[in-house]
Amino acid sequence: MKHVGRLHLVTDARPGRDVLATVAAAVAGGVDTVQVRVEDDLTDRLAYELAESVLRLCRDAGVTCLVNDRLDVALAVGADGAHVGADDLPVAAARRVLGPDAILGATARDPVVARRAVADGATYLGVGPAYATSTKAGLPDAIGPAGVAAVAGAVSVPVIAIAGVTVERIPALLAAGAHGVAVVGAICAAGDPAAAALALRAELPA
Ligand SMILES: Cc1ncc(COP(=O)(O)OP(=O)(O)O)c(N)n1
Ligand SMILES: Cc1nc(C(=O)O)sc1CCOP(=O)(O)O
Ligand SMILES: [Mg+2]
Repeated sequence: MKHVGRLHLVTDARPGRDVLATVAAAVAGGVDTVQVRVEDDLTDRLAYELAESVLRLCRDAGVTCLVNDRLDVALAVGADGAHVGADDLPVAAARRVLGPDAILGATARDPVVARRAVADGATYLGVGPAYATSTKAGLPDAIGPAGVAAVAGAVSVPVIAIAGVTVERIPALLAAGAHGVAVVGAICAAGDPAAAALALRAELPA
C-alpha cells in the first residue's frame, strides 16, 4: 500500500483550470498525495480520462493518487485509493468495493463520526473545515485546531486537516495532532504552484 502522505493536493477541476499542469508543478514542489476531485456534473468518461492522466503523473513521481467520490473511476484507472464523505458510499461499503489493500479516506468532522469511519475501514480521515474556505460552499462552521485535535485524539489513523490551510496555519494544525494537510486554493490559486507546494512542504515533517 502506498503512503497516505502529508501534503495532499485536491484538484480544482472547475472549467478553465489546467489541472495537469498544476498537478505536475505541485508534485515537483513536494506534494506527496494527489486526490482527483471533479465537479459533480462531469461525465464519467471525462473523470476517467482526467484520473488516468493524473495517475500517470503520480506514478512517474512515486506519489500517491486517490480519487474523490467515484470509486468506479478509482478502480478503473488503478488508483491507490479513494476518499468518501457523508453524501458518498458509506465507508464500510467503500471498503468492500475497493478491497482490503486500497487507501480509503473518509471525511470526519467530529469524534463520533471519526471512530465509526475507522471501525468501518478508513485508512485516514479528512478533518475539517479547519478554517473558512471559499473553495467549497455549504460547509458547517470551521472547527479550528481545537476541532481537529478532538478528532485526532479519538483515533489512531492519520488525520489530514482540510479547508483554509495556508503555510502560516500548518504549525497549529500539526500541534493539534494532524498528520498532514489537504489543500486546494493554497496551490491551485497560486501564481507559482510549485513554489507554493514547496513552502507548504517546508512546514511539514518528512
Ligand atoms: C482530505 C479530504 N477531506 C475531506 C474531503 C471532503 O470530502 P466530502 O465530504 O466527500 O466532500 P467532497 O469533496 O466530495 O465535496 C476531501 N475531499 N478530502
Ligand atoms: C474539498 C473540500 N472539502 C472540505 C471539507 O471540509 O469537507 S473543504 C474542501 C476544499 C478546501 O479548499 P481550500 O484548501 O481552498 O480551502
Ligand atoms: Mg465526497
